[in-house]
Amino acid sequence: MNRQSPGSSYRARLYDGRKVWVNGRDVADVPNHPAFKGTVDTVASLIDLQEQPETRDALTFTSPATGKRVNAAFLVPYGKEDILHRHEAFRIWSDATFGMMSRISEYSRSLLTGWYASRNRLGGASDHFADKITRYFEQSRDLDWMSTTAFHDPQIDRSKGPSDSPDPDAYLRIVKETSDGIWVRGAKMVATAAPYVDEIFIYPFHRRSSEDLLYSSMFAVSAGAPGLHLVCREPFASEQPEEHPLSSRYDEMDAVLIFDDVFVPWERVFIKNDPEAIWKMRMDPAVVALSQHQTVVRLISKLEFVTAVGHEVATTIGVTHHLHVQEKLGELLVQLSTIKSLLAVSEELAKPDADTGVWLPAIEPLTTARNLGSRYYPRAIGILQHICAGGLMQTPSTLAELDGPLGPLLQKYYRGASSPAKERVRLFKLAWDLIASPLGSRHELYEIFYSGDPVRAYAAQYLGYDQTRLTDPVWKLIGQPLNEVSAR
Ligand SMILES: Cc1cc2nc3c(=O)[nH]c(=O)nc-3n(C[C@H](O)[C@H](O)[C@H](O)COP(=O)(O)OP(=O)(O)OC[C@H]3O[C@@H](n4cnc5c(N)ncnc54)[C@H](O)[C@@H]3O)c2cc1C
Repeated sequence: MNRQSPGSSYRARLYDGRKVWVNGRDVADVPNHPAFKGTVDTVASLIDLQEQPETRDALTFTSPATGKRVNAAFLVPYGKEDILHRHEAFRIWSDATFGMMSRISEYSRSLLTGWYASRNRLGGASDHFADKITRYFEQSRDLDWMSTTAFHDPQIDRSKGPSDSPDPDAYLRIVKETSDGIWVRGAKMVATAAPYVDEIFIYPFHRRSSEDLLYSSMFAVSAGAPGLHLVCREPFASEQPEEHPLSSRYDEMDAVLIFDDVFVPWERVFIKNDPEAIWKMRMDPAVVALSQHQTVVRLISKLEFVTAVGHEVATTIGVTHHLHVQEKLGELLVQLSTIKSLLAVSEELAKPDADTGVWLPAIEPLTTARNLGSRYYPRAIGILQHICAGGLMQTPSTLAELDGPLGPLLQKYYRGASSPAKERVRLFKLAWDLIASPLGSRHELYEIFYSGDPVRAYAAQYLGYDQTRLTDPVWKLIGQPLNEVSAR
């Protein structure tokens, strides 16, 4: 009997009765719907790489429970080599999608691995966090569950918190408890990839006060849970890979989740009504280090891609001799090199967590890289716009026109400095998809916001820094007699 490939069994799992809403309709066949087909095909092919001889060892490790190979995002690092193994696995999937698929589960799997690694110091007073997370982690790992996150409240009125909102259902909360579990009502945003994952992790991202106790729980919900509606934004997916090489393959989709009274069994309720336990979990070093490590590896793939496109465009239209174009391409390389260096430093400075013995990459360089990414990416896209300029408009509506009635004229006027028209047009269609298509614009927004509000992220880096490292020498100088020199 033929065994299903892991990518095929992933596809089969998407027929679980999930309520995916697109253009006002409930999509029953997610893998074959035009809004999702290209992306599901991409995800399935990434999953299949786990079994291919060239990539299998890098992408997987042996599950201690089953003896089977499982995804390396679930590898708990007990040495630097494990951190590098995780890095290589992230790199392979990120490079395969040019960093354009940011929620192919390694991020949420890394969060889960962090919760598992720190299970004995996390959780509320009576939630049995360690036992529940252990079982959930092992299931996710051994069944290869794909997952995503939905942390934020719908953007209704940010001047009010949950407890002073006039509508108690505007924020996600528990409305009923039974001996089997909880019933939740409310909404969460933005869940990238929700239509085609198995599982979604839910908890509040920002610190809640004790007044918001009832809005402070952490649980996992299946994407197909009855009562859960996955309401998609307008699809950006294209069915024309030649015209839209990125939108046809990598539209991750973003959804708002509406919980119209959804049942969650106790087994999946990791923290209940406990804002401080949630915050401790959010700030846990293993959770932060392992998840940010993945995001920085992915960012490198994407910046490499942008740099490559910038270089190819500049060469194709013969502008690389201009000093300012060289300076802009140089800036892209400076970005890339900075992020790569920060990642390397974080791995070089990796050490075991004092409580758990789990090895973690250093957090400060990762946080710095992630914060830089929210400013680097929009700047990188701006640089591409400046280099491409009006050439982005010098593309016929379809590639086929190059062979149509106007073919000879288009071949003449749409060619590059030393490349034929077909090559130049293909490259500029790719650049358009990256820079300015709906997918491209969404990516710019994503890089600014995916990891939280950048304003608060920068402020948090400032507030979390031990300022005395900087200020002590300054005060020493002020209090020091003239001409006296001391080591810092
Ligand atoms: C494309 C995309 C994909 C995403 N995917 C995911 C995902 O998969 N999972 C997930 O959980 N989240 C996801 N997010 C959500 C993302 O984490 C949030 O967008 C981000 O944290 C900002 O929150 P917000 O959108 O609610 O903005 P808001 O918090 O509403 O902010 C709006 C504006 O008000 C300002 N502001 C609001 N409150 C404050 C405050 N207290 N202090 C200072 N300034 C304030 C902000 O600076 C900003 O300028 C995604 C977002 C995008 C854009």
